[in-house]
Amino acid sequence: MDALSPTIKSGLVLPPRTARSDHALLSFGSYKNPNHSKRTRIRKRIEVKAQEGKKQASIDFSDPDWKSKYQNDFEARFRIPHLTDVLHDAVSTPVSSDFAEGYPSDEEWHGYINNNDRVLLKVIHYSSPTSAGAECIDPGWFTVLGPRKIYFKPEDVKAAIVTCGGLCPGLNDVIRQIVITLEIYGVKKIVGIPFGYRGFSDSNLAEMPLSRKVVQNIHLSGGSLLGVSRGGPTVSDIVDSMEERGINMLFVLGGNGTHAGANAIHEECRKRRLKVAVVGVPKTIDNDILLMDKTFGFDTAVEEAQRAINSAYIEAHSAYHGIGIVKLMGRSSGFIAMQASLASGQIDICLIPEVPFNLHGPHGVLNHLKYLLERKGSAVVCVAEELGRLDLLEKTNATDASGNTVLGDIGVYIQQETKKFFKGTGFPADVKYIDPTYMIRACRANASDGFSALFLVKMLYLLIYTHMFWQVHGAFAGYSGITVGICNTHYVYFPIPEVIAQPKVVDPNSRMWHRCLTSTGQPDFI
Ligand SMILES: Nc1ncnc2c1ncn2[C@@H]1O[C@H](COP(=O)(O)OP(=O)(O)O)[C@@H](O)[C@H]1O
Ligand SMILES: O=P(O)(O)OC[C@H]1O[C@](O)(COP(=O)(O)O)[C@@H](O)[C@@H]1O
Ligand SMILES: [Mg+2]
Repeated sequence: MDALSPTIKSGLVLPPRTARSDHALLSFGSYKNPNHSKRTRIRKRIEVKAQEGKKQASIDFSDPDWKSKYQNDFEARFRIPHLTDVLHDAVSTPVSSDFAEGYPSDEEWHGYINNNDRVLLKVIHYSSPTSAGAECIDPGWFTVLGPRKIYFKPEDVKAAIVTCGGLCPGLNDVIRQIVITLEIYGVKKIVGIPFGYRGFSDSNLAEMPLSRKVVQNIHLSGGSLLGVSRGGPTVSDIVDSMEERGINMLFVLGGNGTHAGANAIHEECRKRRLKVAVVGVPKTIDNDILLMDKTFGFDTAVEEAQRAINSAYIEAHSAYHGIGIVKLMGRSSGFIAMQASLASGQIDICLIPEVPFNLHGPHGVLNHLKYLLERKGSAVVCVAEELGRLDLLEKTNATDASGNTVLGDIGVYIQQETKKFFKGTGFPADVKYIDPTYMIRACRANASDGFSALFLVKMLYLLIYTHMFWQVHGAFAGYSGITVGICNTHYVYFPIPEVIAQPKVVDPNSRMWHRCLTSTGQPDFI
């Protein structure tokens, strides 16, 4: 089998852009869940849910050219935009003068990354199409990051950094490393745009000059030095403001909404034929960006969530028939709830939006809670925020300033229903509810999330192996409309539209979710 050999199911494959196939890449082996037959039903429903409204690509395997067509399509989708696409006369400067022609030869070792070096998206060789996870064909590779030709002279650069959306542990670490690395490149004009995109239009908000001195210790606290916000000016107003300020390098830290904005800014700059590099840094505590192994902030969130879960456990355990309910973040997906439940080992029931459940009825959550109280005297439930979208809750149609649906509070709802249920049955239960969202989001990044950033300062020569530095490379190298992330443990560039096509979600057939079920011991609630 070569790298592109398909694992075919009924002649059709899921396209690599679906969240399902993304996760399928990470799950392998042949774990057999005892509740598998029931789960198959759930699985079908989930597959339908996961595919709703998404562009489905099908491949005609009877076409002898399917492979090259597929590869061409993939190449086109994952080609990373470059300034020279529209500015044909943009000239480059070599990063080092050590090489003839300004760029190292491929013939001998030189320590530089070649433009054609790639990271494989899929690293598992499936022996058969029926192997667990073998549901997509190999979607190919991404570009590796690294030192290369630069299209911006440091003295001509005015770089701006903006942080948008909700808080996420690690924002300050990233701001700090971008500033430090820009200074290492020799950039003198570095500014922060205050309070997200709003800072481009609000005349009361002055841009913040940034330097190593200013950012030296900011990683020691959570939040964002620059402030964050949702909503803000139109893309056209943002680009007008960038032109007025002379910003030609923009680093945008944010989630899927922010990246949609970054891509639109990049497109607008292209339309105006501006020599501007717009580079995203994925900030999503929810870990809901496609194709990336993990985004910063997520580890810290899982770790901090342990404290809330432990408190809920202690409260529940110390009360007569105590029930602790913890609601964890995740606007579109249950990653935090799943991993925190798994890591804590203290959760009896984990509810995530990707897996349907009934609250009431003989197989519902409430009946199981009663069983747990009878059997072991207490129980702890972890529920993902996104379940607030369920029909269970009254719809308000409210949206926040960015246009995100404002979710009902599923934690409060489950708490109330639990109280009602036990009151109705006459069975005593003491229900406690914890929502640690803002305590988690405001935390300083833990060692894992902050490591690569902090590492930079001490080990400058290892900079090329770190996330943030490479992301600065991307801008200097003339790429725009790109973002960076870890794919199969390597740092690579992605074209923005591919990673925000839809939110990444938990695969209910993945080993991780099955492990979570094994850890909680919960049945299917349907
Ligand atoms: N489709 C879009 N096009 C342009 N800007 C967007 C888009 N979606 C969101 N934004 C802007 O991105 C910023 C952050 O978006 P938001 O959804 O709140 O957070 P996040 O980036 O963390 O998902 C907001 O200022 C919002 O106005
Ligand atoms: O109260 P806020 O600021 O609207 O934030 C709530 C949202 O922020 C998050 O923690 C992160 O969301 P973003 O990635 O969009 O910033 C979500 O899990 C949650 O729904
Ligand atoms: Mg978002």
